[in-house]
Amino acid sequence: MAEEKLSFQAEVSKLLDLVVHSLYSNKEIFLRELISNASDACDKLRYAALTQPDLLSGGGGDFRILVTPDKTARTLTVADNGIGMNREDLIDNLGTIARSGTAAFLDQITGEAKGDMNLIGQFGVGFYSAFMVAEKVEVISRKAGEDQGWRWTSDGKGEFTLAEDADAQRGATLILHLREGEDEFLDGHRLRNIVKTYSDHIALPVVLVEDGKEEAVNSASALWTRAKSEITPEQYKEFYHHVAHAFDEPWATLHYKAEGAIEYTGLLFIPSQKPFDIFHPDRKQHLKLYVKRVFITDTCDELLPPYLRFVRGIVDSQDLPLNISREMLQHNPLLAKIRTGLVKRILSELKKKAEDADGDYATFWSTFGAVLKEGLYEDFERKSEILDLCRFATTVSDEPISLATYVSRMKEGQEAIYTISGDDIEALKKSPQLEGFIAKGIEVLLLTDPIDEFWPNAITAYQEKPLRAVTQGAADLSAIKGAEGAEETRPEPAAGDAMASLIAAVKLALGEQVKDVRSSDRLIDSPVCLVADEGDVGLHLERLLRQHQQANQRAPRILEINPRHPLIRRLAEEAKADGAADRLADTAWLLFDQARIVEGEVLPDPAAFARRLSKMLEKVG
Ligand SMILES: Nc1ncnc2c1ncn2[C@@H]1O[C@H](COP(=O)(O)OP(=O)(O)OP(=O)(O)O)[C@@H](O)[C@H]1O
Repeated sequence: MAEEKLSFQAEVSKLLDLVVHSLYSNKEIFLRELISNASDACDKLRYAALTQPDLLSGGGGDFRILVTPDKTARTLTVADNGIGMNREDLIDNLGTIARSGTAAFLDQITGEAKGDMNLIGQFGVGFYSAFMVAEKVEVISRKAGEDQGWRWTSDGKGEFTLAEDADAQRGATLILHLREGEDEFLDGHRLRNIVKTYSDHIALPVVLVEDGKEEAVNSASALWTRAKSEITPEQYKEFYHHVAHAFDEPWATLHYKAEGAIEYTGLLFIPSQKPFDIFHPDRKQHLKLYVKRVFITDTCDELLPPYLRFVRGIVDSQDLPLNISREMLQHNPLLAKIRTGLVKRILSELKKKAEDADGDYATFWSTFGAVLKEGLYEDFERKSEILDLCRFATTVSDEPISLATYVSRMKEGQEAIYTISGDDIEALKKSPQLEGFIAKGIEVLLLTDPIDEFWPNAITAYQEKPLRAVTQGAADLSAIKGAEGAEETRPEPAAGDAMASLIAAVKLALGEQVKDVRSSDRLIDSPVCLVADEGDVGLHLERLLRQHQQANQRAPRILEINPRHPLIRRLAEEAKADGAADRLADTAWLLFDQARIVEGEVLPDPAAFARRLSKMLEKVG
C-alpha cells in the first residue's frame, strides 16, 4: 500500500510548536519520556497476556527496552517489545490528544507563559518531546496479536505519513533523526547517564546497544519493591515524574508496606503543583494498580475516593488474583479494604504535615484544599478528620487557620462559627453584613471556593459550635461581648416607632421584591444590606447558579436597615409624617438597589435606578 499523508489535530500542532520552540532547557528528558512510554507498553502487554498468552508469540515474554545510538546515521533508536500500535492506534495516539481541556490549556500557555516549563509540565508532552532533539521521527510498530506492521513518519510540522511495514517487530521502534547540534545524544556515556538519572526505577532492563554490544544500564527492579533506605529522594522524584507524567517536585512521598489482613505496597505522591485538569467533571483518581508487580490498570476508580484524586503513584497488591479483570475490580471487597487503608494513610500523612511547622502545609492547602473539602460531604465517616485538616482565611487572619484555632479565639458569649462566602477575599472583607462582626472583633471565616457552598450543609457543628453564614438569617450580636470600648462610640438608634413607620413605608414600596424588611444590629457604616432567610438559598450560591444557568429565579431577600445610620435616622423621622409612604417610595427603591449593587448583583432595571438617582440628585443640587 502506498504512503498516506495525514494531518495532526490542531492541538498536536500547537503542542509541537511549543515543544520545539519553547522548551530549551532540560532537553534530555525526551529519553525519559520515551522510555516511560516503552515501559508502559510492556506493562500493558504483560497484563493482556495473562488472559491471552498467544499475544506473546513472536517477541517473547522477556520485556526490555533497547537504546541504540548510530553515529554514522546520526540516529538514536528506542525500541521495545511491548503491546505496539496498529494503524488506528498510531493515528489516535500520535496524531491527536484525547485529553479534554487541552485546547484551552494550550491557549493559556502559548501567550505570555510561553516556555514556562512548569506550566507545560502540568500537561506532560510525552512522545512529542522527541521533537525537541529530532528533526524527523519514525515509529515502526506492530501490535501484539496482529500480523501487519506500520511505519509512521513525521517532521513534526503539521503532517505525518503512514505506510505498511512488512519487517516491523512486535512492539514499537522509534528512530530519532537528530537535529544539528544534538550529537551528545549519540554518546554512550551521556546516554548511560541520562538513563541512570531518570529511568533507573523502570522495572524492565533498559539496554544500551553500542558497537553491537549490549549493556543493561538500569537496576531494572520496580522501585517500590526496594527497601526505603536504599532509595534516594532523587530516585523517588524520578519515579514520580514517570508515574504521574509530571515535572514538579512531589510535595509529599509516602512509601509503605501494609501487612496483616491485607498485604500491599503503596508508593504515593502528592504533587506540589495543581494538575491542569484537577477540576474536570470526571473527577477520576490516578493511582496505578499492580498485582504482584504486574501492571493491571490505571483507571480503577474504586481505588481512591474522588476527593483524593490529586494523589499519584502505585499500589501493588499481594492478595488480588493476577488474572483479575477490570470488571472484577468493581465492588471487590479486597479492593475496598485497600481503599480504606489508602485513605487512612493519606489523611494521617496530611495530619502529620499539618502539625509539623516545617511541613509547608499551606502550600498543600492552597493547591488542593478545594479538592479535599469535597470529602466533607462525600465521606461521612471521615468528615471530622477532614474538617481538622481544613484551613480558612478569616476577617482577622490572612494566614489560613484551622477550626480549632477559630474556636479557641471565639468571643465570650459567641455560640456559632460565623462564615461568609463569595468569589474574592478582598471584596468579601468589605461586605456590609460583616460590619457588626468586625466592630466587635468577632472572627468570620471567608469562604471563596465554589465547594464552600455545599459542605457546610453536611457539617452540623464543630466542637458543638454550629456553622452560621452571616448573610443568612438574623444576627443577634448583642449577647456577644465585643472588644473593649467598641460599643460606646456607636450613635443612638432611631426611635422604635419612627423605625416602625419607615419599615412599613419601605415594605409598601418594595412589595414582593423583598421577603421582609427589618432593623438590624449587624450594620455599622452601611445604611442597608441584604440577607437570605433561614432555609433559603444563600446569596452567593444563587449568584453562582445563575452564572451557570442553573437557576434564573431570584429568591426574595430580607432587607436589613441600620437604625443608627444618620440617613436612616432622618428617614425614620420623615416616615412619621402623613403621606410619607408615597414620598419615600423612590428612596426605598434606591436603598434596595444600593444593597443589591453592594452584593455584586446586576440590577434587573438599571434605567429605573438611574432615573430615581437623577431625581434625587436634582433635589440636592
Ligand atoms: N512505545 C509505545 N508503544 C505503544 N504505544 C505507545 C508507545 N509510545 C506511545 N504510545 C501510545 O501513545 C500514547 C500517547 O503517548 P504520549 O507520550 O503522547 O502520552 P502519555 O503522556 O504517555 O499519555 P498516557 O498518560 O495516556 O500514557 C500513549 O498513551 C500510548 O497509547
